[in-house]
Amino acid sequence: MKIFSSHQIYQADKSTIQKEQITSDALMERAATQLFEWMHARLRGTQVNIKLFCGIGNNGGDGLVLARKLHEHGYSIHVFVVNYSDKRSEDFLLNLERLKDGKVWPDFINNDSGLPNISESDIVVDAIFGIGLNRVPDDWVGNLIAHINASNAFTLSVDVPSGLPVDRSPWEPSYVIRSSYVLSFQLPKLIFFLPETGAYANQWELLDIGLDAEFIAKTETDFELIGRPEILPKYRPRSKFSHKGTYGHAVIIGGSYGKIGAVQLACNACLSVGCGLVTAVVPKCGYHSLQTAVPEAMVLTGSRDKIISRIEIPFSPTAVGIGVGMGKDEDTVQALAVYLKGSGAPMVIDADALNILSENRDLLKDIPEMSILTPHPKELERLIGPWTSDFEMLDKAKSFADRYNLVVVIKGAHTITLYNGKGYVNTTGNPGMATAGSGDVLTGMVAGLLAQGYPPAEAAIFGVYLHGLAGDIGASKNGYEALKASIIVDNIGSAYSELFRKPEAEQKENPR
Ligand SMILES: NC(=O)C1=CN([C@@H]2O[C@H](COP(=O)(O)OP(=O)(O)OC[C@H]3O[C@@H](n4cnc5c(N)ncnc54)[C@H](OP(=O)(O)O)[C@@H]3O)[C@@H](O)[C@H]2O)[C@H](O)CC1
Ligand SMILES: [K+]
Repeated sequence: MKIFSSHQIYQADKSTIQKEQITSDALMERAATQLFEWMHARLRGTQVNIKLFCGIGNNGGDGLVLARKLHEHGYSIHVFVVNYSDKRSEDFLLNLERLKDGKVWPDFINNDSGLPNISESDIVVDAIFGIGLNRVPDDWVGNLIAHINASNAFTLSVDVPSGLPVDRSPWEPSYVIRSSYVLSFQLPKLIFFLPETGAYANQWELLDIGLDAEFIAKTETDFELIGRPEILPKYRPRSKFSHKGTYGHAVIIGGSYGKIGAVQLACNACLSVGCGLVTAVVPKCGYHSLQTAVPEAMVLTGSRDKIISRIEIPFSPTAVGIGVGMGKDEDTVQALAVYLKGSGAPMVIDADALNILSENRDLLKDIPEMSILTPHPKELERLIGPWTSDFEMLDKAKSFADRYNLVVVIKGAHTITLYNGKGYVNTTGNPGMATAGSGDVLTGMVAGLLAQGYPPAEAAIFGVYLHGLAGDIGASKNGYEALKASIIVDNIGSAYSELFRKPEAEQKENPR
């Protein structure tokens, strides 16, 4: 699903109005009807106090329409107009009149009004600012927002949490509504997925307001949300007349004394994702444990016992995953430097290999093009330097990826894969996956997909999704706390099955 910028949402609005030959207030009515139906389906007439805080733009207009409908259905409402500007939108004014026609008289809050009473048992509707926010709210508006937050009332935000801009980080975090639930129109907003801003919109849902589907389909966006519909077409089915050679020979390079388990996890993940053959390249100390723990894998060792000091592979691997548990010994740095220079094929680079690159920046130019780097935020910071906001982080990471022609996978609650100027935001995964070895599993999976012929960006996007799905299935059986990296590996097969599971209704109609 595409993630639009605010500018693109306004364009979609315009296009819908033109194509359907409707007025903008009809679109507002449609949007607010969806809001009303959502609330009505849950409240079913419950007599709770609903306090609606409406700005003077179209977000406020949505709030006014919602207020009218709630009133018409007998709900107990109190409307406050947050009067932060004289430039009221036409549709706001129109709906203010309609509300008054229905004998609802809003209270106007200005910069010298006191703060209204809000009880914890009230429901607050937050329609102060929408996607039109373009500067820091005035202090009195910010204080009202902080007051709403402090009330602990259930706060339902219309479109976005008020005070949260959609295309940048907030100017003043305390002037942003902390929504209990966001009902956002039609398209997801990037702010829902970034660590800095996602907390304001912990729970959200999209309401389909029938924006021009053709316009949405043809518009190119900087970000895309990756769910099952985006993943399924990327899957490469296995053919009946195939053999293990068809699915590639991956090499996992890594490990050091005490960190051989990382290679074991990566090898198991690589095999479980469907790779034909896997060879591990480890220091001598890893030989026996790997041969025992992963009998399906072959093992090559160098001359040193505890570290990798030379990488010599007597065949051409189809894909390489490098860095897990590898350490940063000087000899290992040298081995990596030589190996990068000699290898032209894209590889998956993780963990200590990333740290070595950050500390030896002259090696960056030797990374084979289209390689996949999988940093967590700390590793990313070492690579691209610090940032002051998530948006700056994304810009810097994109420039880095473009400069070296790489795929950069920024690991997090919503892992974002950057490639060719675009970001792909993952939707699977859970907090239980923040556990030792989870990253090693991802490295093995992506290398395994690369080995099977998935193009690098697809291997990354598909691998990240499947890794999260395996983690979700693992968590559903074990809970978050007990989820270990090896459980993620154990559930890769179930994750594949889940991808192709028919929804129950469909199964009944067509059991086969
Ligand atoms: N397609 C859809 O998704 C639809 C969305 N709808 C709703 O419309 C809003 C967007 O409405 P808009 O009127 O463009 O913007 P806002 O309501 O968010 O803001 C109103 C104006 O406030 C001004 N502004 C911005 N920042 C500040 C500030 N810090 N302090 C004071 N005033 C501010 C700004 O105007 P300026 O000219 O002063 O810059 C805004 O325009 C969307 O979120 C949905 O809720 C439609 O109802 C249906 C279709
Ligand atoms: K809002």
